[in-house]
Amino acid sequence: MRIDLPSSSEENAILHASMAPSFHSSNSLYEFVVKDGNGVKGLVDSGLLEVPERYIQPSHERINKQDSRACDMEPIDLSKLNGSEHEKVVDEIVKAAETLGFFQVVNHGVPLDLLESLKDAAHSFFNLPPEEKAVYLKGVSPSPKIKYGTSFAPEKEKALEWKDYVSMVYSSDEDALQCWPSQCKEVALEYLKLSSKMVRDIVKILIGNLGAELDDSKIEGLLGLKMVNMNYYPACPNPELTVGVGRHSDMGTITVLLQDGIGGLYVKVEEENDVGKGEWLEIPPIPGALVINIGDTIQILSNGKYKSAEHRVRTTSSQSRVSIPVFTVPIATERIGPLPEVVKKDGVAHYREVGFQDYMNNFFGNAHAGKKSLDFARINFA
Ligand SMILES: O=C(O)CCC(=O)C(=O)O
Ligand SMILES: [Fe+2]
Repeated sequence: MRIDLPSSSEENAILHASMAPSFHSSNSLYEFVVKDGNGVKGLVDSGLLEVPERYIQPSHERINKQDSRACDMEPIDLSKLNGSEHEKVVDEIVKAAETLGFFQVVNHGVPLDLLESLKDAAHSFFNLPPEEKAVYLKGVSPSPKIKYGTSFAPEKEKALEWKDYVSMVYSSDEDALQCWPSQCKEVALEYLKLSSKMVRDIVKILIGNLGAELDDSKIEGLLGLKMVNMNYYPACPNPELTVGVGRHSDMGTITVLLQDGIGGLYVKVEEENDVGKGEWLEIPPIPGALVINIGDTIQILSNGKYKSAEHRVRTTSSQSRVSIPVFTVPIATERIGPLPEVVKKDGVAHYREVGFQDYMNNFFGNAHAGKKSLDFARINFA
């Protein structure tokens, strides 16, 4: 008699199927992933073979890889800001901010080996056992400066995002080194500091181009709050049904983002311009480059001239992806509104002045919904 032994992949599948947790209801899945801090990573590690209902996006939110092309904009060489090509680089930055709201930069002042270490650090953190990450969950974290979580606003979302994250807010070096997780605190702090100069330079260029000049205290106010996030998108069994991050714009001033080589970041071309119209472009990974994107704050300040780009992230079935954004946002007490010089030129204000704390509360109080966050400050003309 011949006995067919299972092949090792069949064995794995059988083993996984027997290990896979059975969630009797959407509530028990929510408890496991969100409340207990197992995250999407915990779900995948438990041997999941297909995505649970709670992660299935409505068809209009799903991302079809075939429908979009890669953005072919050359990365901008920031080192040339210090030489004879200064004006040309300024023009490139301004044009990118006015059209796509996204661009990539090289020679940005962040050493390439630090970029590699950051990606490794992100993997080290998310590879920790769930209970070691769960100590940073909202409500139990030892400090408001550090938060681990999953999705964006799980309690508000019909379909959850296929992403875990850790968010590290900067107040001082001492605080960061004391509170942030040991797997990533040193590299995250170094990255935050080294990227700050480029953020300041870019903001000054954009504001200067509007014919406005801001004093140092106003610049400080607009750049005063910094945080480094690490995003982890586990390999997904059904990438065509899920999103890593849903459509959104970033609320702050400028975001600097490091992505690994896997790809999946898409940006929407809003208006008719020479980059495209209405379509989604993938921002391709470029080794050594950083991605810059304009946040809502700059769109509001510029009275809509600069675009806070709508973007989203696809998931992949083959490998887990990490991305590491530094968000630079105004301090909570800052008031943001269109700059008077721009309103004078435009003859009309498209946004009202709002307190940034209120803007933030509205942003974090709602699920991602494209550029809806801007409606909080938008003046609608009937
Ligand atoms: O993972 C990415 O490439 C983008 C993440 C993102 O948009 C965000 O964290 O706001
Ligand atoms: Fe974003």
